Amino acid sequence: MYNLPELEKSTNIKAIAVMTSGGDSPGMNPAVRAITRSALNQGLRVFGINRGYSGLIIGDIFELKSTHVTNIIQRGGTILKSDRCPAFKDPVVRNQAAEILKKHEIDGLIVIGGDGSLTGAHYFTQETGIPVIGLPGTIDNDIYGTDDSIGFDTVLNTALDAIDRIRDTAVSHERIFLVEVMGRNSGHIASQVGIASGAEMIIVPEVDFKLETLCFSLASHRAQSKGGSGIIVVAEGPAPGLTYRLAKQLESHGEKPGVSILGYIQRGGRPTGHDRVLASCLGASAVTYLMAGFTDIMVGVINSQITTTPLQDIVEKKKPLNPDLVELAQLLHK
Ligand SMILES: Nc1ncnc2c1ncn2[C@@H]1O[C@H](COP(=O)(O)OP(=O)(O)O)[C@@H](O)[C@H]1O
Ligand SMILES: O=P(O)(O)OC[C@H]1O[C@](O)(COP(=O)(O)O)[C@@H](O)[C@@H]1O
Ligand SMILES: [Mg+2]
Repeated sequence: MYNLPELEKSTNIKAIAVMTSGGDSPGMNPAVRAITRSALNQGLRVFGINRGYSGLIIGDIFELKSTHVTNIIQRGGTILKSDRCPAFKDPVVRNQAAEILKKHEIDGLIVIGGDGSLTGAHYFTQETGIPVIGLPGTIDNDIYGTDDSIGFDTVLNTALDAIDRIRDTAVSHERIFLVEVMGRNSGHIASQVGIASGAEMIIVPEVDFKLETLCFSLASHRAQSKGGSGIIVVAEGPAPGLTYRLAKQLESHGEKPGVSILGYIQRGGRPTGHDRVLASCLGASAVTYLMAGFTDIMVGVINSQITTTPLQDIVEKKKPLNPDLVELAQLLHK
């Protein structure tokens, strides 16, 4: 499984801070726990920043002790709270944030968040020289440089649980259901949930989709006496609600699909064992890299190995979706 980095301490870092930013994801708490305990074990002081960059820019910072992270490994959400903070896109505000960290004598920062949060982290360390390590914390799993993100496994299982239930109704009523899952402009959740739920079709922003193809596929599904039921997993795209429009279009072709938008139920809940292990390993590794003098990187996982990726790559590159997964779902239904 994961190889933890073995690196010598080569900095004079005495105090670090940790924050969670962007959409919360199950596993953020185990990551905060691992960072806190690893740092304390190495004699560092650790500070928690509340509400991501929103808390940083107003100095909402407190010292984390071991007891703060007791009994949080199994809890969804984040004890540090999270937020989206448009003001952090302003370099002047980022400079003020650096002064706040200096005032608290904090020498390094670990940011747990999605692609947006890690973009902010990159600009922050570039402009201020304060060492920053990022961890991929998002249900979307859309971050370049890592196969996996903290929360992705949990969202897959939560969405699957819901879809299995929807399928009971779909089969009983011989109906087609469109099920919309999260994933801002990305189909990583949809493609894996689609495979695992045995979906008849998966619709994601990365793969061109034609309404006629969907109608044809539904008609041939029925003609092959496979029954009138089916699940079509739809990625939300830029914003939730796309699926209602799709259902309307299908109605004009004589279909009567049910629609279920899974929404926020996907983002909460206790992290799976996989996400707890991932978060613990990444959290401990982030402290090791910070102490060894690394900065402006994300610690992630590629081929089950802990890896580092420059934050600049995360800003500039889009994580590709494996289109084979979308095709495979279709293939398994023929
Ligand atoms: N281009 C950017 N420059 C600076 N900060 C950014 C940038 N993009 C995002 N951020 C910061 O990261 C926060 C979270 O980003 P967002 O995209 O909403 O979520 P996530 O990090 O989960 O992808 C934003 O509210 C903002 O504070
Ligand atoms: O909670 P909000 O602000 O409505 O955002 C919804 C978005 O957050 C997510 O749940 C998680 O995305 P991030 O991890 O990038 O924040 C997306 O799947 C969804 O599009
Ligand atoms: Mg994001």
